[in-house]
Amino acid sequence: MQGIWTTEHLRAAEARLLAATPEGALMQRAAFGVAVQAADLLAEHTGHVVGRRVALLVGAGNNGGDALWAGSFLRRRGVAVTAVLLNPERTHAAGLAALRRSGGRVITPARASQLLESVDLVIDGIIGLSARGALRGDAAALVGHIGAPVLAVDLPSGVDPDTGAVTGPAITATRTVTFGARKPVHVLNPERCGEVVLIDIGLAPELGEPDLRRLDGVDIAAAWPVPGPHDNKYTQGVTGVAAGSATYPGAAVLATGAAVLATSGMVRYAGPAADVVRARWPEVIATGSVTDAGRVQAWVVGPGIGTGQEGRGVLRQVLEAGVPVCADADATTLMARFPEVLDAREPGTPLVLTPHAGEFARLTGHELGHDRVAAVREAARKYDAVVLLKGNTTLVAAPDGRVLVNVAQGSWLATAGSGDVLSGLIGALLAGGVDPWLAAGAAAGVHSLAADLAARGVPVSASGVLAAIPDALRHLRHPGFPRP
Ligand SMILES: NC(=O)C1=CN([C@@H]2O[C@H](COP(=O)(O)OP(=O)(O)OC[C@H]3O[C@@H](n4cnc5c(N)ncnc54)[C@H](O)[C@@H]3O)[C@@H](O)[C@H]2O)[C@@H](O)CC1
Ligand SMILES: [K+]
Repeated sequence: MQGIWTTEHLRAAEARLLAATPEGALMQRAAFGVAVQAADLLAEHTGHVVGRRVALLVGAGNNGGDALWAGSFLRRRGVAVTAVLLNPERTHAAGLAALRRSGGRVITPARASQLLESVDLVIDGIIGLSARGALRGDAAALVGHIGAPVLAVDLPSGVDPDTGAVTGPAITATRTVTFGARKPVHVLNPERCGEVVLIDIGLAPELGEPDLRRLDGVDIAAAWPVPGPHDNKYTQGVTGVAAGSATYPGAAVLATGAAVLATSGMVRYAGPAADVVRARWPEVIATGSVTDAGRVQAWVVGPGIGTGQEGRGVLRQVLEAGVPVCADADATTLMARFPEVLDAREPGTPLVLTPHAGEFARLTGHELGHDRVAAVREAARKYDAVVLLKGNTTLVAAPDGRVLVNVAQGSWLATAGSGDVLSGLIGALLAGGVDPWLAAGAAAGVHSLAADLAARGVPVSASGVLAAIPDALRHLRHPGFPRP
């Protein structure tokens, strides 16, 4: 599991490390890492390092200091380096002296636009961990002149370190070099960060519990239920799916199919699409209603059940069953419209809600805002439920405040029916007895991997994602988790 720490926690950890390290040593480690990555980008984009031209955008603090020291290291490799000082009175003195000693040039922002249009690489040392808000002044004006790949120091300047929000001019990086620990911006706004490279500066022993976590392939594989020699179809957990309608049976077919492919436990379907489901998935025990369905160890409810009285009745019945529930799509809307339906839930019974941004706003009564992590954490606490907020970066919050992040490689999951597949996966894991927070996070990981495998660079339907679930699980159960 990868940890991600907010600036507040990093500052405290860095202060402890700084106190135990010779002055300037941490910056040198960080800057050396920046220089190595800069040389790598130059070689990748231009074929050479010697004789190439690099511009440093240097702000008022240590982020600018990192860039200046990195510039001095690049000079030793024969790179022509020019620093643009955005706040000359507050430039990092030792870094500037090092750059000058190495033969680097220094110019004012007024003369920088032409330089930025002609160099081979720009190093963004404008702001780092102390960033507040979008870029201002000269920095804001110069962003539009950048024509080369950008290597961001610690994070792309102008993007909020803790929320990833962009509220005005900001850098878009080709690659970001960060130090000691990943910060929220790196997972909450991957488009702005580009590829993220983590440099070890010795911070690990100082870091406490992470604020956000990301599951590795091995974590997902370890969480996924595997039958043992004494298991039978019942012992692995029976998943119930209450989804779809006679007019719209698709949601039922997709959610049920995902549950069928996720684990080797049994799947029951309850609802008006029983005939269609049976025809597509002969291994499913399909009945017309939740009352007739028989015992299950978890329910998936919502996709395609409608938002009227009938759907409300189904949701109530499922919540009353006293087993873990994954409530998706129409179930979320029903909870927003008829909050009293939640009274049917036995306190303490696991509940997983899976809203997208619109459903989240309906459910909570307010728009998401810039701080998605805070919003999803608050909703999880309020509903005493695991809340999975869908998006290119999917967040999964537990009622106790733990948050998992799943970053999709592509955006192919933005297609009709893909949410139904996700809810089926979560339901199967809940039935298999997996912790609900981990179940939602692991399901999100397999879902996005299945989409990448199925898409391979071209659009894919939800049925295609569904069909790629076995492939995704196969990938995960092999060491190394090779990505498509
Ligand atoms: N503390 C440590 O242990 C280490 C810190 N390092 C570097 O130090 C950075 C943090 O440095 P600092 O705390 O000095 O601060 P920054 O360099 O992040 O910011 C400098 C100054 O920029 C100004 N600023 C804030 N928002 C702005 C905006 N929107 N537009 C323009 N200016 C703005 C503020 O006055 C702030 O003090 C890290 O990101 C990293 O790059 C590294 O050298 C590694 C070690
Ligand atoms: K930066």
